[in-house]
Amino acid sequence: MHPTSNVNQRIARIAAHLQPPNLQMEDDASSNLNRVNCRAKGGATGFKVAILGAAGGIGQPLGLLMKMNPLVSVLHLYDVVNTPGVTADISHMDTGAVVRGFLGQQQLEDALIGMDLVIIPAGVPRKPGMTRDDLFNINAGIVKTLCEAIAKCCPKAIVNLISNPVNSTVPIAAEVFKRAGTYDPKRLLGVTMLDVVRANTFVAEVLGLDPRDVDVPVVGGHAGVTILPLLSQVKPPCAFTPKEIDYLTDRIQNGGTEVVEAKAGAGSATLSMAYAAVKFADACLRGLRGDSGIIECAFVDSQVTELPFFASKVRLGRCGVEEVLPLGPLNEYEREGLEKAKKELAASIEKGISFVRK
Ligand SMILES: NC(=O)c1ccc[n+]([C@@H]2O[C@H](COP(=O)([O-])OP(=O)(O)OC[C@H]3O[C@@H](n4cnc5c(N)ncnc54)[C@H](O)[C@@H]3O)[C@@H](O)[C@H]2O)c1
Ligand SMILES: O=C(O)C[C@H](O)C(=O)O
Repeated sequence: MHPTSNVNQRIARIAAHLQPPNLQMEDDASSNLNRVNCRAKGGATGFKVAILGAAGGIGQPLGLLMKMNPLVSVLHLYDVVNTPGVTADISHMDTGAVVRGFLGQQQLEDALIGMDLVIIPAGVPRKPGMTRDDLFNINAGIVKTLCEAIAKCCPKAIVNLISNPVNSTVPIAAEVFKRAGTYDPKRLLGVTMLDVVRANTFVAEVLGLDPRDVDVPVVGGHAGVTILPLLSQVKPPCAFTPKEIDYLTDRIQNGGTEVVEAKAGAGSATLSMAYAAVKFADACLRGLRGDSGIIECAFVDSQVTELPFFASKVRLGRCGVEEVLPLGPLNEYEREGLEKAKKELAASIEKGISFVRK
């Protein structure tokens, strides 16, 4: 073969690798793109996961960590800005999942078709001085629109909802799905895992243990007093002084605010949240795969209290939430905390429901 044609072949091979990885391209005639598309379609067996809000502070590290998850075969990254760059970047990681980017409302449905799990960190974060409820006016509409598309394109997908205020956005999602006739309470989970992650960390510090060996149930909801750590049920079993209980309860309930203040206007927790979201998504995927004994805390449709939604331990399985576990025995301090939590939760849940019903 002539040396020049060898060089041309090498250049063509290199060019193929330099094609942008946003695979929402129509031109299948190009053999280079065909090669990329074929590989994408024939990716390793596993679950198809979409992240909505994938270019954000949580979305980017969440995308990176989901690309590393061996249970994921296809990863769709959707946002209203910047997905081409984030997709190009993450797609270069030499892990199994095939990554595709989707930009803007007109590509939302394509991002969702065929998904097994949809993770939603879309929406604005807090600045110092704000409550999570102050985000309602912007985030309620975003969550509603995204859930309408989920109901249409992947009604059987498990939904992990991160956008705040979770105590209201989960009821909003449920109402949207009810309206569409697709509501399955087992498949809608508000992500409260960061509260558990923080509780494990802070309790481990006090006890002088490795946080990986600590398990703290956190129930109720995801804002201020609705975040209720059950310190009487910590594993391994241990006793705290009243001072330690006050300190730990306050720190766990205000962990989000601690980060918002430290970031001083540059947003809220993103890295620890991405870690928590991936831990939770991985538990959901292991449940979908059929693994047994997967128990995590989440804010779900619930009959554990008189409220329609409540965070507690749930058992995850092939259909999502297979069982909502009871709270177990509470001490006096926790019973008082529960009453305060329920009062605030009731109002936040009602606010979410009326937003869709109005
Ligand atoms: N559940 C929790 O424990 C928890 C923890 C941390 C943050 N949060 C919440 O998560 C949300 C995101 O936080 P962040 O720090 O990543 O914010 P961010 O502003 O960095 O990112 C949000 C992303 O959402 C995108 N977005 C906005 N509207 C959208 C739409 N209609 N469709 C798709 N994407 C859209 C933005 O373009 C942006 O890329 C906030 O509401 C925050 O309060 C929840
Ligand atoms: O505190 C926030 O606003 C973000 C999140 O809910 C958190 O708990 O870190």
